[in-house]
Amino acid sequence: MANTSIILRVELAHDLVTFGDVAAVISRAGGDVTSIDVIRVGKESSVRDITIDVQDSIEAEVVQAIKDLKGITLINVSDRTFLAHLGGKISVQPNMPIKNRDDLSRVYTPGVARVCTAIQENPLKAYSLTIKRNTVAVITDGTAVLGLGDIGPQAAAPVMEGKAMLFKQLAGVDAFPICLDTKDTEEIIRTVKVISPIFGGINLEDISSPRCFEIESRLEKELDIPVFHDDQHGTAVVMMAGLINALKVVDKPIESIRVVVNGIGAAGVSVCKMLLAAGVKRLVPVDRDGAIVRGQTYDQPMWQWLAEQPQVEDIAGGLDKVIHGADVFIGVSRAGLLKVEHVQSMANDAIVFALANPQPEIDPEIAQAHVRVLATGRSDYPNQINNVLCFPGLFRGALDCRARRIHEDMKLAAARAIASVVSDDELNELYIIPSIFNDHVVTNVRHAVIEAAIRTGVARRIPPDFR
Ligand SMILES: NC(=O)C1=CN([C@@H]2O[C@H](COP(=O)(O)OP(=O)(O)OC[C@H]3O[C@@H](n4cnc5c(N)ncnc54)[C@H](O)[C@@H]3O)[C@@H](O)[C@H]2O)C=CC1
Ligand SMILES: CC(=O)C(=O)O
Ligand SMILES: [Mg+2]
Repeated sequence: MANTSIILRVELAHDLVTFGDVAAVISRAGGDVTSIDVIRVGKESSVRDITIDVQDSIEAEVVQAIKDLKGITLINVSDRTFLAHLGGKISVQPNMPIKNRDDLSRVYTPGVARVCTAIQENPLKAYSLTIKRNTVAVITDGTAVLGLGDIGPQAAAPVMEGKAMLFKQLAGVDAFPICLDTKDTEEIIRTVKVISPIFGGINLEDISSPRCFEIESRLEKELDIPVFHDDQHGTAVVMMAGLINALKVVDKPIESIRVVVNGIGAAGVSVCKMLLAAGVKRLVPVDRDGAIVRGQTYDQPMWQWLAEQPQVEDIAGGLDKVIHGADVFIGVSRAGLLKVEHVQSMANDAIVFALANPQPEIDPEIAQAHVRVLATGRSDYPNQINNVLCFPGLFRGALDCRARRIHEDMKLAAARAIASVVSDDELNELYIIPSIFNDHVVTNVRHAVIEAAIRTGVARRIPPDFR
Protein backbone atom coordinates (compact mmCIF):
# COMPACT_ATOMS: atom_id res chain seq x y z
CA MET A 1 0.00 0.00 0.00
CA ALA A 2 1.27 3.51 -0.80
CA ASN A 3 1.93 5.92 2.02
CA THR A 4 1.55 9.65 1.81
CA SER A 5 2.50 12.47 4.11
CA ILE A 6 -0.04 15.16 4.93
CA ILE A 7 0.24 18.31 7.00
CA LEU A 8 -2.85 19.38 8.95
CA ARG A 9 -3.03 22.90 10.35
CA VAL A 10 -5.38 22.74 13.33
CA GLU A 11 -6.57 25.13 16.03
CA LEU A 12 -7.04 23.54 19.46
CA ALA A 13 -9.42 25.12 22.00
CA HIS A 14 -7.55 24.55 25.29
CA ASP A 15 -10.61 24.05 27.46
CA LEU A 16 -11.99 21.32 25.18
CA VAL A 17 -9.07 19.32 23.83
CA THR A 18 -5.37 18.57 24.46
CA PHE A 19 -2.71 17.67 21.92
CA GLY A 20 -2.62 14.21 23.50
CA ASP A 21 -6.29 13.73 22.50
CA VAL A 22 -5.45 14.70 18.91
CA ALA A 23 -2.45 12.34 18.72
CA ALA A 24 -4.53 9.48 20.13
CA VAL A 25 -7.28 10.03 17.53
CA ILE A 26 -4.75 10.11 14.69
CA SER A 27 -3.13 6.92 15.89
CA ARG A 28 -6.48 5.13 16.32
CA ALA A 29 -7.47 6.12 12.78
CA GLY A 30 -4.24 4.57 11.44
CA GLY A 31 -1.95 7.62 10.99
CA ASP A 32 1.57 8.19 12.38
CA VAL A 33 2.47 11.65 13.70
CA THR A 34 5.99 12.38 12.41
CA SER A 35 6.37 16.02 13.45
CA ILE A 36 4.54 18.90 15.13
CA ASP A 37 5.19 22.60 14.58
CA VAL A 38 3.70 25.20 16.88
CA ILE A 39 2.44 28.10 14.74
CA ARG A 40 0.77 30.23 17.42
CA VAL A 41 0.00 29.81 21.12
CA GLY A 42 -2.72 31.94 22.70
CA LYS A 43 -4.41 31.82 26.10
CA GLU A 44 -7.52 30.12 24.81
CA SER A 45 -6.28 28.27 21.75
CA SER A 46 -3.17 27.28 19.85
CA VAL A 47 -2.46 26.57 16.19
CA ARG A 48 -0.20 23.68 15.17
CA ASP A 49 0.94 21.97 11.99
CA ILE A 50 0.81 18.22 12.42
CA THR A 51 2.68 16.10 9.85
CA ILE A 52 1.18 12.64 9.52
CA ASP A 53 2.31 9.57 7.57
CA VAL A 54 -0.73 7.69 6.39
CA GLN A 55 -1.70 5.07 3.83
CA ASP A 56 -3.38 6.65 0.79
CA SER A 57 -6.45 4.49 1.30
CA ILE A 58 -7.23 5.84 4.79
CA GLU A 59 -6.11 9.46 4.42
CA ALA A 60 -9.73 10.69 4.27
CA GLU A 61 -10.63 8.73 7.43
CA VAL A 62 -7.77 10.24 9.43
CA VAL A 63 -8.75 13.75 8.35
CA GLN A 64 -12.40 13.07 9.20
CA ALA A 65 -11.48 11.69 12.65
CA ILE A 66 -9.73 14.97 13.47
CA LYS A 67 -12.58 17.07 12.12
CA ASP A 68 -14.99 15.14 14.37
CA LEU A 69 -12.96 15.90 17.51
CA LYS A 70 -14.64 18.46 19.76
CA GLY A 71 -12.57 21.62 20.25
CA ILE A 72 -10.62 21.23 16.99
CA THR A 73 -10.87 23.53 13.98
CA LEU A 74 -9.21 22.12 10.86
CA ILE A 75 -7.69 25.18 9.11
CA ASN A 76 -5.92 23.51 6.21
CA VAL A 77 -4.82 20.15 4.81
CA SER A 78 -1.76 20.05 2.58
CA ASP A 79 -0.36 17.03 0.86
CA ARG A 80 3.46 17.07 0.72
CA THR A 81 3.46 15.38 -2.67
CA PHE A 82 1.35 18.19 -4.12
CA LEU A 83 3.49 20.80 -2.33
CA ALA A 84 6.57 19.34 -4.05
CA HIS A 85 4.90 20.07 -7.41
CA LEU A 86 3.93 23.68 -6.80
CA GLY A 87 5.25 25.80 -9.68
CA GLY A 88 6.70 22.73 -11.43
CA LYS A 89 9.84 20.82 -10.53
CA ILE A 90 12.57 22.21 -12.80
CA SER A 91 13.76 25.56 -14.16
CA VAL A 92 16.32 26.86 -16.67
CA GLN A 93 19.41 28.57 -15.22
CA PRO A 94 21.96 30.72 -17.11
CA ASN A 95 25.57 29.52 -16.92
CA MET A 96 26.90 33.05 -16.28
CA PRO A 97 25.34 36.30 -15.10
CA ILE A 98 24.91 39.20 -17.58
CA LYS A 99 26.26 42.10 -15.50
CA ASN A 100 26.97 44.84 -18.02
CA ARG A 101 26.76 45.85 -21.69
CA ASP A 102 30.04 44.15 -22.41
CA ASP A 103 28.66 40.79 -21.19
CA LEU A 104 25.45 41.48 -23.09
CA SER A 105 27.23 42.09 -26.36
CA ARG A 106 29.15 38.84 -25.95
CA VAL A 107 26.37 36.42 -24.97
CA TYR A 108 23.81 38.14 -27.17
CA THR A 109 23.94 40.42 -30.16
CA PRO A 110 26.29 41.46 -31.71
CA GLY A 111 28.88 38.95 -30.39
CA VAL A 112 26.66 35.93 -30.66
CA ALA A 113 26.44 36.38 -34.43
CA ARG A 114 30.03 35.22 -34.94
CA VAL A 115 29.27 32.05 -33.01
CA CYS A 116 26.15 31.44 -35.10
CA THR A 117 28.19 31.79 -38.28
CA ALA A 118 30.82 29.38 -36.96
CA ILE A 119 28.10 26.76 -36.40
CA GLN A 120 26.60 27.47 -39.81
CA GLU A 121 30.00 26.77 -41.37
CA ASN A 122 30.59 23.65 -39.27
CA PRO A 123 27.42 22.19 -37.74
CA LEU A 124 29.46 19.87 -35.50
CA LYS A 125 30.43 23.00 -33.55
CA ALA A 126 26.88 22.94 -32.15
CA TYR A 127 28.22 20.28 -29.77
CA SER A 128 30.85 22.60 -28.30
CA LEU A 129 29.12 25.99 -28.58
CA THR A 130 25.51 25.24 -27.58
CA ILE A 131 23.64 23.18 -25.00
CA LYS A 132 23.30 20.33 -27.51
CA ARG A 133 26.01 18.14 -26.04
CA ASN A 134 24.30 17.89 -22.68
CA THR A 135 20.61 18.25 -23.48
CA VAL A 136 17.97 15.58 -23.95
CA ALA A 137 14.31 16.01 -24.89
CA VAL A 138 11.87 13.94 -22.84
CA ILE A 139 8.99 13.62 -25.29
CA THR A 140 5.52 12.24 -24.66
CA ASP A 141 2.05 12.40 -26.14
CA GLY A 142 0.55 11.39 -22.80
CA THR A 143 -1.04 8.20 -24.12
CA ALA A 144 0.49 5.57 -21.77
CA VAL A 145 1.50 7.44 -18.66
CA LEU A 146 2.74 5.07 -15.95
CA GLY A 147 -0.17 2.63 -15.56
CA LEU A 148 -2.65 5.52 -15.79
CA GLY A 149 -3.20 5.18 -19.53
CA ASP A 150 -4.13 7.94 -21.98
CA ILE A 151 -4.34 10.93 -19.64
CA GLY A 152 -3.24 13.52 -22.21
CA PRO A 153 -0.10 15.65 -22.65
CA GLN A 154 -0.77 18.20 -19.93
CA ALA A 155 -1.48 15.63 -17.22
CA ALA A 156 1.65 13.75 -18.28
CA ALA A 157 3.89 16.73 -17.51
CA PRO A 158 4.62 15.92 -13.82
CA VAL A 159 6.10 12.55 -14.87
CA MET A 160 8.21 14.20 -17.59
CA GLU A 161 9.41 16.89 -15.18
CA GLY A 162 10.28 14.12 -12.72
CA LYS A 163 12.36 12.37 -15.39
CA ALA A 164 14.13 15.66 -16.13
CA MET A 165 14.97 16.06 -12.43
CA LEU A 166 16.40 12.55 -12.30
CA PHE A 167 18.47 13.11 -15.46
CA LYS A 168 20.02 16.18 -13.87
CA GLN A 169 20.49 14.99 -10.32
CA LEU A 170 21.82 11.54 -11.15
CA ALA A 171 23.84 12.18 -14.31
CA GLY A 172 24.18 15.94 -14.80
CA VAL A 173 22.15 15.74 -18.04
CA ASP A 174 19.88 18.70 -18.83
CA ALA A 175 16.56 17.27 -19.90
CA PHE A 176 13.55 19.20 -21.09
CA PRO A 177 9.96 17.92 -20.93
CA ILE A 178 8.01 18.20 -24.18
CA CYS A 179 4.35 17.17 -24.09
CA LEU A 180 2.83 16.93 -27.56
CA ASP A 181 -0.84 17.60 -28.18
CA THR A 182 -1.19 15.03 -30.95
CA LYS A 183 -1.54 11.25 -31.17
CA ASP A 184 -0.86 11.15 -34.88
CA THR A 185 2.22 9.05 -35.59
CA GLU A 186 3.36 11.08 -38.60
CA GLU A 187 2.80 14.39 -36.80
CA ILE A 188 4.80 13.19 -33.78
CA ILE A 189 7.67 12.01 -35.99
CA ARG A 190 7.71 15.29 -37.90
CA THR A 191 7.53 17.38 -34.72
CA VAL A 192 10.38 15.53 -33.04
CA LYS A 193 12.49 15.90 -36.18
CA VAL A 194 11.93 19.62 -36.50
CA ILE A 195 12.76 20.33 -32.84
CA SER A 196 15.75 17.97 -32.76
CA PRO A 197 18.61 20.36 -33.74
CA ILE A 198 19.07 21.68 -30.20
CA PHE A 199 19.08 18.24 -28.58
CA GLY A 200 21.89 15.69 -28.19
CA GLY A 201 19.40 12.86 -27.62
CA ILE A 202 15.70 12.01 -27.62
CA ASN A 203 14.07 10.13 -24.75
CA LEU A 204 10.59 9.05 -25.84
CA GLU A 205 8.34 8.45 -22.86
CA ASP A 206 4.91 6.99 -22.13
CA ILE A 207 3.78 6.74 -25.76
CA SER A 208 1.36 3.84 -26.14
CA SER A 209 1.99 0.80 -28.25
CA PRO A 210 1.95 -0.11 -31.07
CA ARG A 211 2.49 3.52 -32.28
CA CYS A 212 5.63 3.80 -30.15
CA PHE A 213 7.43 1.14 -32.24
CA GLU A 214 6.92 2.95 -35.54
CA ILE A 215 7.71 6.35 -34.00
CA GLU A 216 10.96 5.14 -32.47
CA SER A 217 12.21 3.15 -35.44
CA ARG A 218 11.46 5.94 -37.91
CA LEU A 219 13.17 8.55 -35.74
CA GLU A 220 16.17 6.26 -35.26
CA LYS A 221 16.56 6.03 -39.03
CA GLU A 222 15.90 9.69 -39.77
CA LEU A 223 17.92 11.39 -36.99
CA ASP A 224 21.65 11.21 -36.27
CA ILE A 225 21.27 11.51 -32.49
CA PRO A 226 20.28 8.67 -30.14
CA VAL A 227 16.55 8.00 -29.88
CA PHE A 228 15.52 5.80 -26.98
CA HIS A 229 12.00 4.87 -25.93
CA ASP A 230 12.56 4.49 -22.23
CA ASP A 231 9.46 2.44 -21.47
CA GLN A 232 10.63 -0.15 -23.96
CA HIS A 233 14.34 -0.37 -23.49
CA GLY A 234 15.00 1.24 -20.11
CA THR A 235 12.56 -1.21 -18.57
CA ALA A 236 14.06 -4.15 -20.45
CA VAL A 237 17.60 -3.21 -19.41
CA VAL A 238 16.73 -2.96 -15.71
CA MET A 239 14.57 -6.11 -15.86
CA MET A 240 17.56 -7.93 -17.38
CA ALA A 241 19.89 -6.64 -14.67
CA GLY A 242 17.46 -7.91 -12.01
CA LEU A 243 17.02 -11.24 -13.75
CA ILE A 244 20.79 -11.84 -14.08
CA ASN A 245 21.06 -11.50 -10.31
CA ALA A 246 17.80 -13.27 -9.40
CA LEU A 247 18.90 -16.31 -11.43
CA LYS A 248 22.13 -16.38 -9.42
CA VAL A 249 20.06 -16.42 -6.21
CA VAL A 250 17.91 -19.37 -7.36
CA ASP A 251 20.84 -21.00 -9.14
CA LYS A 252 19.08 -21.57 -12.48
CA PRO A 253 20.84 -21.01 -15.82
CA ILE A 254 19.04 -18.61 -18.17
CA GLU A 255 18.86 -21.29 -20.89
CA SER A 256 16.78 -23.54 -18.61
CA ILE A 257 14.05 -21.16 -17.49
CA ARG A 258 10.48 -20.78 -18.74
CA VAL A 259 9.42 -17.15 -18.69
CA VAL A 260 5.91 -15.67 -18.89
CA VAL A 261 5.78 -11.99 -19.85
CA ASN A 262 2.37 -10.39 -19.21
CA GLY A 263 1.51 -7.24 -21.18
CA ILE A 264 3.06 -7.15 -24.65
CA GLY A 265 2.97 -3.41 -25.10
CA ALA A 266 5.89 -0.98 -25.21
CA ALA A 267 7.77 -2.46 -22.26
CA GLY A 268 6.72 -6.06 -22.90
CA VAL A 269 7.98 -6.24 -26.49
CA SER A 270 11.41 -4.93 -25.52
CA VAL A 271 11.52 -7.20 -22.45
CA CYS A 272 10.83 -10.21 -24.71
CA LYS A 273 13.52 -9.12 -27.19
CA MET A 274 16.08 -8.75 -24.46
CA LEU A 275 15.21 -12.12 -22.90
CA LEU A 276 15.71 -13.78 -26.28
CA ALA A 277 18.99 -11.94 -26.85
CA ALA A 278 20.17 -13.09 -23.41
CA GLY A 279 19.51 -16.76 -24.18
CA VAL A 280 15.99 -17.57 -22.89
CA LYS A 281 14.77 -20.70 -24.72
CA ARG A 282 11.15 -20.93 -23.48
CA LEU A 283 9.11 -17.73 -23.63
CA VAL A 284 5.36 -17.17 -23.29
CA PRO A 285 4.25 -13.63 -24.16
CA VAL A 286 0.70 -12.90 -22.90
CA ASP A 287 -1.58 -9.97 -23.64
CA ARG A 288 -5.24 -9.32 -22.92
CA ASP A 289 -6.48 -12.04 -25.34
CA GLY A 290 -4.11 -14.66 -23.90
CA ALA A 291 -0.77 -16.07 -25.00
CA ILE A 292 0.86 -15.04 -28.27
CA VAL A 293 1.32 -18.42 -29.90
CA ARG A 294 4.19 -19.49 -32.13
CA GLY A 295 3.01 -19.99 -35.69
CA GLN A 296 -0.20 -17.92 -35.38
CA THR A 297 -0.87 -14.73 -37.36
CA TYR A 298 -1.21 -11.30 -35.71
CA ASP A 299 -2.05 -7.84 -37.06
CA GLN A 300 0.34 -6.12 -34.69
CA PRO A 301 3.80 -6.41 -36.37
CA MET A 302 5.73 -6.88 -33.11
CA TRP A 303 3.38 -9.66 -31.99
CA GLN A 304 3.77 -11.26 -35.42
CA TRP A 305 7.55 -11.01 -35.00
CA LEU A 306 7.29 -12.74 -31.63
CA ALA A 307 5.07 -15.49 -33.07
CA GLU A 308 7.86 -16.23 -35.55
CA GLN A 309 10.54 -16.78 -32.89
CA PRO A 310 11.43 -20.43 -32.23
CA GLN A 311 11.77 -19.80 -28.49
CA VAL A 312 8.14 -18.66 -28.19
CA GLU A 313 5.97 -21.61 -27.07
CA ASP A 314 3.05 -22.84 -29.14
CA ILE A 315 0.78 -22.88 -26.10
CA ALA A 316 -2.54 -21.02 -26.27
CA GLY A 317 -4.66 -19.82 -23.34
CA GLY A 318 -4.93 -17.17 -20.66
CA LEU A 319 -2.58 -16.44 -17.81
CA ASP A 320 -4.49 -18.97 -15.63
CA LYS A 321 -3.27 -21.75 -17.88
CA VAL A 322 0.13 -20.67 -19.18
CA ILE A 323 1.58 -19.59 -15.83
CA HIS A 324 1.67 -23.25 -14.63
CA GLY A 325 5.26 -24.33 -14.10
CA ALA A 326 6.80 -20.98 -15.11
CA ASP A 327 10.12 -20.15 -13.43
CA VAL A 328 9.76 -16.42 -14.04
CA PHE A 329 6.81 -14.03 -14.35
CA ILE A 330 7.43 -10.54 -15.67
CA GLY A 331 4.46 -8.20 -15.52
CA VAL A 332 4.43 -4.99 -17.53
CA SER A 333 0.68 -4.78 -17.83
CA ARG A 334 -1.81 -3.57 -15.22
CA ALA A 335 -2.49 -3.69 -11.49
CA GLY A 336 -3.92 -6.84 -9.93
CA LEU A 337 -3.72 -9.21 -12.92
CA LEU A 338 -1.55 -11.80 -11.14
CA LYS A 339 -3.51 -13.83 -8.59
CA VAL A 340 -2.11 -15.74 -5.67
CA GLU A 341 -3.27 -19.02 -7.34
CA HIS A 342 -1.16 -18.10 -10.37
CA VAL A 343 1.94 -17.65 -8.26
CA GLN A 344 1.26 -20.87 -6.38
CA SER A 345 1.18 -22.77 -9.68
CA MET A 346 4.65 -21.57 -10.72
CA ALA A 347 7.79 -23.74 -10.48
CA ASN A 348 9.85 -23.92 -7.27
CA ASP A 349 11.91 -20.88 -6.44
CA ALA A 350 9.63 -18.68 -8.53
CA ILE A 351 10.82 -15.25 -9.60
CA VAL A 352 8.10 -12.60 -9.93
CA PHE A 353 8.78 -9.12 -11.33
CA ALA A 354 5.47 -7.26 -11.02
CA LEU A 355 6.46 -4.01 -12.67
CA ALA A 356 3.19 -2.19 -13.42
CA ASN A 357 3.16 1.32 -11.98
CA PRO A 358 1.86 2.77 -9.78
CA GLN A 359 0.25 -0.48 -8.58
CA PRO A 360 1.94 -3.79 -9.43
CA GLU A 361 0.26 -6.87 -10.96
CA ILE A 362 0.10 -8.40 -7.46
CA ASP A 363 0.22 -6.89 -3.99
CA PRO A 364 3.79 -7.53 -2.81
CA GLU A 365 2.54 -8.29 0.72
CA ILE A 366 0.48 -11.16 -0.70
CA ALA A 367 3.01 -12.44 -3.23
CA GLN A 368 6.06 -12.47 -0.97
CA ALA A 369 5.15 -15.68 0.89
CA HIS A 370 4.80 -17.68 -2.34
CA VAL A 371 7.88 -16.66 -4.34
CA ARG A 372 11.63 -16.80 -3.87
CA VAL A 373 12.46 -13.44 -5.47
CA LEU A 374 9.99 -10.59 -5.81
CA ALA A 375 10.58 -7.24 -7.47
CA THR A 376 8.27 -4.33 -8.27
CA GLY A 377 8.62 -0.90 -9.85
CA ARG A 378 8.03 0.77 -6.51
CA SER A 379 10.43 2.52 -4.20
CA ASP A 380 8.66 1.43 -0.99
CA TYR A 381 9.55 -2.28 -1.35
CA PRO A 382 12.90 -4.06 -1.77
CA ASN A 383 14.12 -4.78 -5.35
CA GLN A 384 12.85 -1.74 -7.23
CA ILE A 385 13.05 -2.46 -10.94
CA ASN A 386 12.57 0.93 -12.47
CA ASN A 387 13.97 2.36 -15.66
CA VAL A 388 15.49 5.20 -13.64
CA LEU A 389 18.40 2.81 -12.98
CA CYS A 390 19.16 2.92 -16.69
CA PHE A 391 18.33 6.15 -18.50
CA PRO A 392 20.56 8.65 -16.63
CA GLY A 393 23.80 6.64 -17.03
CA LEU A 394 22.86 5.43 -20.49
CA PHE A 395 22.32 8.95 -21.87
CA ARG A 396 25.35 10.24 -19.94
CA GLY A 397 27.45 7.68 -21.79
CA ALA A 398 25.74 8.24 -25.16
CA LEU A 399 26.17 12.03 -24.90
CA ASP A 400 29.78 11.83 -23.72
CA CYS A 401 30.82 9.75 -26.72
CA ARG A 402 28.32 11.47 -29.07
CA ALA A 403 26.86 8.12 -30.02
CA ARG A 404 24.88 8.11 -33.25
CA ARG A 405 22.44 5.66 -31.76
CA ILE A 406 21.82 3.34 -28.82
CA HIS A 407 21.84 -0.28 -30.01
CA GLU A 408 21.28 -3.71 -28.44
CA ASP A 409 24.93 -4.23 -27.41
CA MET A 410 24.90 -0.96 -25.50
CA LYS A 411 21.66 -1.94 -23.75
CA LEU A 412 22.94 -5.37 -22.74
CA ALA A 413 26.18 -3.76 -21.53
CA ALA A 414 24.08 -1.38 -19.42
CA ALA A 415 22.10 -4.32 -17.95
CA ARG A 416 25.28 -6.16 -16.99
CA ALA A 417 26.74 -2.97 -15.52
CA ILE A 418 23.69 -2.44 -13.29
CA ALA A 419 23.72 -6.09 -12.18
CA SER A 420 27.44 -5.90 -11.35
CA VAL A 421 26.88 -3.15 -8.78
CA VAL A 422 25.48 -5.84 -6.43
CA SER A 423 28.46 -7.98 -5.41
CA ASP A 424 28.14 -11.75 -4.90
CA ASP A 425 28.59 -11.21 -1.15
CA GLU A 426 25.72 -8.77 -1.01
CA LEU A 427 23.37 -10.65 -3.32
CA ASN A 428 20.26 -12.17 -1.72
CA GLU A 429 16.49 -12.50 -2.31
CA LEU A 430 15.85 -8.97 -1.07
CA TYR A 431 18.80 -7.35 -2.82
CA ILE A 432 19.06 -8.25 -6.50
CA ILE A 433 19.16 -4.71 -7.83
CA PRO A 434 21.05 -1.66 -6.56
CA SER A 435 19.37 1.45 -5.27
CA ILE A 436 19.14 4.42 -7.62
CA PHE A 437 21.07 6.35 -4.97
CA ASN A 438 24.06 4.03 -5.31
CA ASP A 439 26.66 6.24 -7.05
CA HIS A 440 28.18 3.26 -8.86
CA VAL A 441 25.05 2.76 -10.98
CA VAL A 442 25.42 5.82 -13.22
CA THR A 443 29.22 5.54 -13.35
CA ASN A 444 29.17 1.85 -14.29
CA VAL A 445 26.38 2.24 -16.86
CA ARG A 446 28.10 5.24 -18.48
CA HIS A 447 31.37 3.35 -18.71
CA ALA A 448 29.82 0.18 -20.14
CA VAL A 449 27.77 2.15 -22.69
CA ILE A 450 30.76 4.16 -23.94
CA GLU A 451 32.88 1.02 -24.18
CA ALA A 452 30.18 -0.73 -26.25
CA ALA A 453 29.68 2.36 -28.44
CA ILE A 454 33.40 2.64 -29.19
CA ARG A 455 33.71 -1.10 -29.83
CA THR A 456 30.82 -1.10 -32.29
CA GLY A 457 31.78 2.10 -34.08
CA VAL A 458 28.82 4.33 -33.17
CA ALA A 459 30.86 6.72 -31.00
CA ARG A 460 31.77 10.01 -32.72
CA ARG A 461 34.05 11.14 -29.89
CA ILE A 462 36.40 9.34 -27.52
CA PRO A 463 35.87 10.85 -24.04
CA PRO A 464 39.10 11.87 -22.24
CA ASP A 465 38.87 9.03 -19.71
CA PHE A 466 38.87 6.51 -22.60
CA ARG A 467 41.86 7.98 -24.46
N1 LIG B 1 8.90 -0.44 -13.58
C1 LIG B 1 9.25 0.21 -14.67
O1 LIG B 1 10.36 0.69 -14.83
C2 LIG B 1 8.27 0.41 -15.74
C3 LIG B 1 6.99 0.00 -15.60
N2 LIG B 1 6.11 0.17 -16.61
C4 LIG B 1 4.73 -0.20 -16.35
O2 LIG B 1 4.37 -1.29 -17.19
C5 LIG B 1 3.02 -1.14 -17.59
C6 LIG B 1 2.93 -1.16 -19.10
O3 LIG B 1 3.60 -0.03 -19.63
P1 LIG B 1 3.75 0.14 -21.20
O4 LIG B 1 4.33 -1.08 -21.81
O5 LIG B 1 4.42 1.43 -21.41
O6 LIG B 1 2.21 0.29 -21.63
P2 LIG B 1 1.46 -0.22 -22.92
O7 LIG B 1 0.13 0.38 -22.88
O8 LIG B 1 2.30 -0.05 -24.12
O9 LIG B 1 1.34 -1.81 -22.69
C7 LIG B 1 0.47 -2.42 -21.78
C8 LIG B 1 0.07 -3.75 -22.35
O10 LIG B 1 -0.65 -4.46 -21.35
C9 LIG B 1 -1.69 -5.12 -22.03
N3 LIG B 1 -2.76 -5.53 -21.14
C10 LIG B 1 -3.82 -4.82 -20.69
N4 LIG B 1 -4.64 -5.61 -19.97
C11 LIG B 1 -4.08 -6.83 -19.96
C12 LIG B 1 -4.47 -8.07 -19.41
N5 LIG B 1 -5.60 -8.20 -18.72
N6 LIG B 1 -3.65 -9.12 -19.57
C13 LIG B 1 -2.50 -9.02 -20.28
N7 LIG B 1 -2.10 -7.87 -20.85
C14 LIG B 1 -2.88 -6.80 -20.70
C15 LIG B 1 -2.15 -4.11 -23.07
O11 LIG B 1 -2.95 -4.70 -24.08
C16 LIG B 1 -0.83 -3.59 -23.57
O12 LIG B 1 -0.34 -4.36 -24.64
C17 LIG B 1 2.52 0.17 -16.96
O13 LIG B 1 1.90 -0.14 -15.74
C18 LIG B 1 3.80 0.93 -16.69
O14 LIG B 1 3.69 1.81 -15.61
C19 LIG B 1 6.47 0.69 -17.83
C20 LIG B 1 7.73 1.13 -18.02
C21 LIG B 1 8.72 1.07 -16.96
C1 LIG C 1 8.71 4.12 -14.82
C2 LIG C 1 8.03 4.40 -16.09
O1 LIG C 1 8.62 4.92 -17.01
C3 LIG C 1 6.63 4.02 -16.24
O2 LIG C 1 6.06 3.41 -15.35
O3 LIG C 1 6.06 4.38 -17.29
MG1 LIG D 1 7.34 5.62 -18.58
